[in-house]
Amino acid sequence: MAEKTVTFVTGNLNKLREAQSIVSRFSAPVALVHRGIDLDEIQGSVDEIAEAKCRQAAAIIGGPTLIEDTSLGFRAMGGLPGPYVKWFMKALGAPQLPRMLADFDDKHATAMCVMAYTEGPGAPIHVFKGTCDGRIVTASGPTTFGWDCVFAPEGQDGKTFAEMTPEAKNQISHRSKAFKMLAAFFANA
Ligand SMILES: O=c1nc[nH]c2c1ncn2[C@H]1C[C@H](O)[C@@H](COP(=O)(O)OP(=O)(O)OP(=O)(O)O)O1
Ligand SMILES: [Mg+2]
Repeated sequence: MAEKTVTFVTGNLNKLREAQSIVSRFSAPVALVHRGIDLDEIQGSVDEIAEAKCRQAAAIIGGPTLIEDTSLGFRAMGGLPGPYVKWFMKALGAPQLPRMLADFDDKHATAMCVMAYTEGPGAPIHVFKGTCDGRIVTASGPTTFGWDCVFAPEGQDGKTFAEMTPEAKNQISHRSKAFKMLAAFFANA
């Protein structure tokens, strides 16, 4: 099978690093090329947001294009901030996010990677969603990547993503699950 080259458009180099590592373990021969373009993020459902990013990116790239939009939803807040978590992090800083749930007993949160792929401008957009359930905890570990320091995924003895090795995070993360769906899509295409 010939290697497929896909342009991954993201302004986030931490996402890129994880994506490269996940894809390098694929059995399907996929090569990611990076373009750092800041895409518009509309208000809407997570599908609508990802589809709009993908459409805009594909118009610029003119070939196979991949984007993703990551959300973090708090159950106690009906799924907010969800796709808007980036703006809360910008305003508060990740270590302050737990204060949003200070008055709630329910600390459950769902991380979701909404990936959108198209063969090119005008071609159908395929959406793949990977989720990872966990809890919002007091910040622990390096503050390198987004809200990793306050998200403790289920089944990891309370460790935050930031306290896990990159390999351990990639085993169970929302992002790796979405990439597995993309790999299955390529394998069947
Ligand atoms: O695995 C993750 N672990 C911790 N934090 C994460 C993760 N993945 C995204 N994040 C952060 C980055 C941004 O503050 C927000 C998602 O927003 P999101 O629009 O998807 O990311 P972004 O604007 O940084 O990059 P992009 O150019 O791909 O849109 O959550
Ligand atoms: Mg973004």
